[in-house]
Amino acid sequence: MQQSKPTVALTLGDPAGIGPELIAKLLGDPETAKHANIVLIGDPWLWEAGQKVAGLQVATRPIASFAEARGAACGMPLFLAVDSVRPEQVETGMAGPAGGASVLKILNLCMDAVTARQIDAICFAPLNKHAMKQSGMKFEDELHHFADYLKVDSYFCEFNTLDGLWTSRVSSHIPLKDAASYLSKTRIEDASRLIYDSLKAAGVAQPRVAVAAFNPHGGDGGSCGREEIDIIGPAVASLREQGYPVEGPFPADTIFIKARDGKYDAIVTMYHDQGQIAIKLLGFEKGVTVQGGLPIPITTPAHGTAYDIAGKNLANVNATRNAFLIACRMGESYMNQPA
Ligand SMILES: NC(=O)C1=CN([C@@H]2O[C@H](COP(=O)(O)OP(=O)(O)OC[C@H]3O[C@@H](n4cnc5c(N)ncnc54)[C@H](O)[C@@H]3O)[C@@H](O)[C@H]2O)C=CC1
Ligand SMILES: NCC(=O)COP(=O)(O)O
Repeated sequence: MQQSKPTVALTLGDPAGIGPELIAKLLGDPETAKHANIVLIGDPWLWEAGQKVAGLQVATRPIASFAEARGAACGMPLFLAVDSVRPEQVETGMAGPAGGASVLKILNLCMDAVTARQIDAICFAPLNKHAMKQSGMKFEDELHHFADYLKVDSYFCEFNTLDGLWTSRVSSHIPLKDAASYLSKTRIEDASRLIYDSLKAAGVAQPRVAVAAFNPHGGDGGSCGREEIDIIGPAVASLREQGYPVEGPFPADTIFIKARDGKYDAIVTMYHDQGQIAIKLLGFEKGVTVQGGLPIPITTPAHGTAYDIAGKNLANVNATRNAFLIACRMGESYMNQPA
């Protein structure tokens, strides 16, 4: 039977953060279930707690495993109960190893299910990298965990997106003092090709990609740093020789203004905050992170666990809704790819 809607897993995220209440808000909107066959996966007590904070009761239909998800599609969110963390192990607003372990367990189950074609995409509510590291995650972030779990050996990096503007990254969750050491011609070319090819695959006929500089004022002719002359410029030239019409390097403090005004579809950023400060200022309540370079679709809101407001029903659900909608679009495309 031809499926019309993708099957998308939603997770509650870090149990001490705003994830459970965000998912309650998302699923409390009757429009949400029109976009996908939704499988909410999580601990029943945590889902109850999220609904309580949000002041909502959301009807769901229980399933016993992801294998039942497609057959059970009924227009109402499905609920796959797992036992990943106990209430007494969680203190709202505090990172803890039990919360980190719960997130990893649930995301691994979701990745297995997408790989087995039982579901088509994953949208996870915010997790906490510190909690995950406390639980033993040996990587700098979840994306490196995903890539290891899925045996990815090509370039991967977070994409951030807001209103049609995308970013990719040459480095991400590393100490800022190390960012310069991550700049290499290879990584810049990889991050540029990945975003260009991904936009093309998503239907942008001629992606307009700008590459950001690293130093103030693009190094000011070499008087304020040489990375643009020695590394980034040669990477851009090499990309152009390969047929990728990327431009740059451009001073990072102004390139986002041009992109905001419609001149570019994507910016290749040299380190985390170079892109994230700009994107979050352009629309904190809208931004989405897509886990770029993975074989399966995974999205999440660009904001985090917001421990300072967790449990207070203050969290804005818009970015989570956008992350879910992008997961639906990516899931639809994944669903229609041959296995
Ligand atoms: N989607 C994900 O899984 C993400 C996870 N993180 C993780 O979250 C943790 C905390 O990161 P922070 O840098 O503190 O950023 P954060 O985004 O959690 O919080 C920064 C500030 O924004 C506010 N805020 C965040 N989301 C909000 C929302 N939906 N509505 C209203 N206010 C909101 C918070 O209250 C806080 O004052 C870290 O461990 C980080 O790695 C960060 C970004 C994305
Ligand atoms: N968990 C996704 C994530 O962390 C994306 O946000 P950012 O830390 O890369 O800004």
